[in-house]
Amino acid sequence: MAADDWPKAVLFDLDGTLVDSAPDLHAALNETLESYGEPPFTLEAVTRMIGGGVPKLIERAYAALDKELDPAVRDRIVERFLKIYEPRSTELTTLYSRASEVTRSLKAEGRAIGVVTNKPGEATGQILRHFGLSDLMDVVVGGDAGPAKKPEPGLLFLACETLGLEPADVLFVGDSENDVKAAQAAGIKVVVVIGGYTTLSPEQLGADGAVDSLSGVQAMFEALR
Ligand SMILES: O=C(O)COP(=O)(O)O
Ligand SMILES: [Mg+2]
Repeated sequence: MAADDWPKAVLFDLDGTLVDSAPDLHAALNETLESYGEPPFTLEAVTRMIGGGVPKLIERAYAALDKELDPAVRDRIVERFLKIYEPRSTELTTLYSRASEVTRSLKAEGRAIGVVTNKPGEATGQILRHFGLSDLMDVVVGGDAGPAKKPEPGLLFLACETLGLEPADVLFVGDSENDVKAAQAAGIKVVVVIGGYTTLSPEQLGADGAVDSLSGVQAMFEALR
């Protein structure tokens, strides 16, 4: 592979990386909690609960309320949350600056692009369609695709398989510890966009690189090759 062919594909995390979905997740979580007679959380608090997928979001919310959930109850709450969230997953959600330009520019360079998120596939598809990114994607893997969610590497492996690429051909761009751990377990280089939904610093995250915004991703390629 010619040096500037790398990476052959750039995969992106969704929440906290391509889109700021926290306001819709916050609204849907509070509506869900209210229906069970529980108090609401601030946007700030919910933002820190995002990134592990919906079951984790529900678990973290109840843990913050000092309540233990058995898995069957959690699953019922997850179902109710999704009924509330899915029809309104694009009401308050915004695309991060340059997300459209950067993904289009990577495609124009002949690279494959994709999304690998812990968010369920249905809402992921709605959000990507809403922002006109759906047709651009060579692969979209949601948290309910089958393999265990990030920080496990399975969703990333599935994306690589779908693209017919080796992990070493790919770069992952994410915002959180789960993204870094999943990529490292998959043997995929990973860059974090600072300012996503983690409280950890880039050093604590231990990624191969960190950028202030998505527009810095392409400038990292040479250093990472
Ligand atoms: O927590 C979620 O639902 C999704 O988070 P991710 O897009 O950052 O993987
Ligand atoms: Mg994320």
